[in-house]
Amino acid sequence: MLTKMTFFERFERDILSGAKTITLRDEAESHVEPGQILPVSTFEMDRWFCEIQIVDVTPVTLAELTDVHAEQENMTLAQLRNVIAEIYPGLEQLFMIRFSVLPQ
Ligand SMILES: CC(=O)Nc1ccn([C@H]2C[C@H](O)[C@@H](CO)O2)c(=O)n1
Repeated sequence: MLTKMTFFERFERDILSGAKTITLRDEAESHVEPGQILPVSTFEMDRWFCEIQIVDVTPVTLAELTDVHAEQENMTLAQLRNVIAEIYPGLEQLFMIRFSVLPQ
């Protein structure tokens, strides 16, 4: 089970504002459970910036991604597909992790 989660710095503002409420991860980063509270830090500098509570975890394939997923990422679907292709080239099976940011 994961005990922390990292995000690229460029997503910090969207996470803290509540504009980004999901993240799509590979299987290795999908091992979180509903209700679990995790510290969140930046991937680049490992700088803590909030705590999140996991709402749920749902398998989703790249082909199944829709505008709803993109909206939850605060992106267009084209942007989301590009981000996924950069981070997880060639990966089809993803896991959608829904979360809420805990008050600091
Ligand atoms: C190490 C690593 O993979 N870190 C990640 C993975 C994904 N994200 C963000 C990028 C997109 O908004 C979604 C979809 O993958 O999650 C991230 O910030 N850091």
